[in-house]
Amino acid sequence: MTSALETQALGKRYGRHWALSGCTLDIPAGRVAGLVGPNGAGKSTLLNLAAGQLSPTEGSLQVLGERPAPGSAKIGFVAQDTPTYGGLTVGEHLRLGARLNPRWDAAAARARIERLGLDPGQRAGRLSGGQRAQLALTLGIGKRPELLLLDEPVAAVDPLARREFLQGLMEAAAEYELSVVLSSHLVTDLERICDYLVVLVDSRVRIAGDVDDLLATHRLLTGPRRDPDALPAGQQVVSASHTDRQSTLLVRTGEPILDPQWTVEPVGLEDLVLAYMSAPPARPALEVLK
Ligand SMILES: Nc1ncnc2c1ncn2[C@@H]1O[C@H](COP(=O)(O)OP(=O)(O)OP(=O)(O)O)[C@@H](O)[C@H]1O
Repeated sequence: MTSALETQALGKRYGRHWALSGCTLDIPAGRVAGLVGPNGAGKSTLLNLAAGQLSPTEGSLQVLGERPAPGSAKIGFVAQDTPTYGGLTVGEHLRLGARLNPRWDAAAARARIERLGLDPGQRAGRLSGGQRAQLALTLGIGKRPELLLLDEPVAAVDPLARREFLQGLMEAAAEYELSVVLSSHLVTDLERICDYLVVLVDSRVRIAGDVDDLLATHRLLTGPRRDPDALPAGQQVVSASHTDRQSTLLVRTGEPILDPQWTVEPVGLEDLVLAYMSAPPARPALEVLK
């Protein structure tokens, strides 16, 4: 099956600063992938490269099996801050969408605007943040892309508007069999909608994989204080914290934990993301899960 986004040693440098480096990923098509990481990690850079808005400094990427080109009909891109034209009305945005996109689905876009209760005569500049995000999503979906890229589309909207936005996104993904790559700081949102996860930190991929596989191969161990380096081979310590008498380790392993001294618990997605975000970059074997 064609990948939605495949990168090999992809890097982007601004001057002397690498915004993204050594990025090797393979996000399968048909997934809703979450891209998470702290400010400045390189999320927007990766999405802009995937949308064909930026060119790589090194390495290569393919989107839906092709080199991405700006304006590709197969790719919808909702850039950061859900850009709309403040002076244009909702209806004018839809007409612009029809003019610019060969596969524009006018009926679906109109129906979505009606369902949302947006007034076609209202200027986008007068819409609330949530409504503007919904308009930008409608433009992204109306294009009928195969891959929809969204850069922190709901960062500035309230929890209810966020839920409605994500609901709309999930419905569109299911109805049109869309692949989605969405960046967000809100892990609880990603947990609700994503089945694939990429954690980016300091311009590098820390971990990527199917959410179910990630959760199945990570465990939280609590027990008597222990040197993390003394764990059996095959148990990779992602993060560790200690009190005088107790150690708490988040480990990655494909094997059951047999040591009776450990209390073993499953890991939630938020704990997993936070562990990888705070793990020192030098830790070995942080890579893409096959
Ligand atoms: N046009 C640019 N010129 C110079 N440096 C840039 C440019 N765009 C991004 N950068 C730098 O590249 C790095 C990655 O930026 P990027 O916007 O991709 O991160 P991000 O993960 O999307 O951050 P945020 O969560 O804050 O949006 C940052 O250090 C940023 O300052």
